[in-house]
Amino acid sequence: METLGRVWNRLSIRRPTIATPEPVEEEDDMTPEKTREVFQMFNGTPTRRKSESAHHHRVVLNQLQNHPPRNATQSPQRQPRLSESSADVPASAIRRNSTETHVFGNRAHIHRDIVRFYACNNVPACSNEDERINTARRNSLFVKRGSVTMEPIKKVDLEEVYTVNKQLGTGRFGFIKLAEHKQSKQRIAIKFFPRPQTKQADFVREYNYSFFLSPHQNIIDTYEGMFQSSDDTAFFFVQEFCPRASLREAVEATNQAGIGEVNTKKVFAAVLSAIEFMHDENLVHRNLKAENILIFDANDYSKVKVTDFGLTRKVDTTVKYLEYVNNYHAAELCDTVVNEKLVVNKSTDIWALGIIFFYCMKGKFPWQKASIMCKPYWEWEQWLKRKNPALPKKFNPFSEKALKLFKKSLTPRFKDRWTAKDMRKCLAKEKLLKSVKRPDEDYYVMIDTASKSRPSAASTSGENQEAGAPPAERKQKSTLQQWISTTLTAMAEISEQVVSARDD
Ligand SMILES: Nc1ncnc2c1ncn2[C@@H]1O[C@H](COP(=O)(O)OP(=O)(O)OP(=O)(O)O)[C@@H](O)[C@H]1O
Repeated sequence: METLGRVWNRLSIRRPTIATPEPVEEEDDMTPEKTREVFQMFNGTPTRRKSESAHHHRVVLNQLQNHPPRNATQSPQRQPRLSESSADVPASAIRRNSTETHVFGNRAHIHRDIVRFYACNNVPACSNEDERINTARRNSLFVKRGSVTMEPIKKVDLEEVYTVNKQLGTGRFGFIKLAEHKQSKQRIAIKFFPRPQTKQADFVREYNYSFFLSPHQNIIDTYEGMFQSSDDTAFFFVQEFCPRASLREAVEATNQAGIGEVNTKKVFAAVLSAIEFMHDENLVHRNLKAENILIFDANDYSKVKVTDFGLTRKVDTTVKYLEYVNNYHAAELCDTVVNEKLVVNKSTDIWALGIIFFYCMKGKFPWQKASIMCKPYWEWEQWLKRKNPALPKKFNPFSEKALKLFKKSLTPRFKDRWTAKDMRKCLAKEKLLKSVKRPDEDYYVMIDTASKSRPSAASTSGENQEAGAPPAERKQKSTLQQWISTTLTAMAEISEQVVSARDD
């Protein structure tokens, strides 16, 4: 599993430090101050990481001991360097290299592809070659982000540069279209933000986050450059195209069966790696849902990426709550009224991940809305608060460890929620489903034991009479008891609320 540190080391990029911006409110117009804030998000001096110096120490030690540096030789699939052979550079990088005027692949991006190419092939991160690449990378966007001047939004005649094809998806803020870059014949996805509905600050912010996060292998690749259509109808930026489906489509295709434990684990290994990376950078995605997880391969979930950074914000930013409520929203968001101020917190992503986990495993959502007005959620909360000992039936197939994951993600007490790292550890190690039992196995075992050990009592005691009752009858009785107890608790809570409202 890839941790943030390893990702940055693997990419051999000196990690940029993001300066803490003043809180940005979502509603505000693009004032000069706000423009500065957007760009200051990426401000900072690159820092040398501990692990980097550790690597250099290891190299020196190895040399002293007459051993070659570990990661220079350990991989049998080590690829030659660029200087050795350019034939092994990915086709896309060569294609981009062939033109300086490429709209979505200028020099900085070529370098980024090369960095990634090397990173993927375990090439050591301490050569002059890599230093040169790092310099190009750092000189490209991160360093400019310290500037108060705005990166220009270039006007582009869409029809001249791209053949725009079918729509891939729509969202609240815009739409995504499949297109082909005419010159390179490369298929790409263009994310459009219609004007004048879209504020420039929102567009710039989403582009910046998308581009900044791109180097992670489980985050959609966003190509460098902010654009505007020549007829002024939309802003847009360009991303890699996902030829398959979103996780939503993949789960829907299972006809409410879910994608299974093995595939869920693969999806989560990727998604949690991306979210851990974001959280380590103090960024919260805030819009995690199955539609925003893209599956790149047909069957085996080996390439999964997170997309849509339109709502991404820094931790502790104050935002106004503008959202409609969806299945993925945490309890605290469902209780919020429109325009109420909220402080951005990583725990909202953790809740959404708990929901996505359930959705992957069961093929449906645990509830429509995390509010006590929604019975399935209310039942979960009652169980969680130990007000009702009966676990809601839909959670029955899950193992104890999986239940712990739910308890630590779908809890209204957001301070009790796990981190992405805790989730990753649990999902990587633990079995998620109970072992399958024969239907009514318990029933037969109970009768058997009762009749063997206490033959005379079996016919008289109430307990054993119940045990001897047919399963359907027992089930009906326990459902009725459960219903009575939950109704009584609800009535007690409502009357408490009425009394306190009257007192107020
Ligand atoms: N690079 C891509 N390749 C293929 N399909 C994509 C790509 N990016 C997005 N999509 C599809 O388009 C849909 C909408 O994209 P996206 O979530 O980025 O838009 P949005 O306007 O930000 O949506 P939201 O309402 O969630 O904020 C996604 O659910 C996905 O199915």
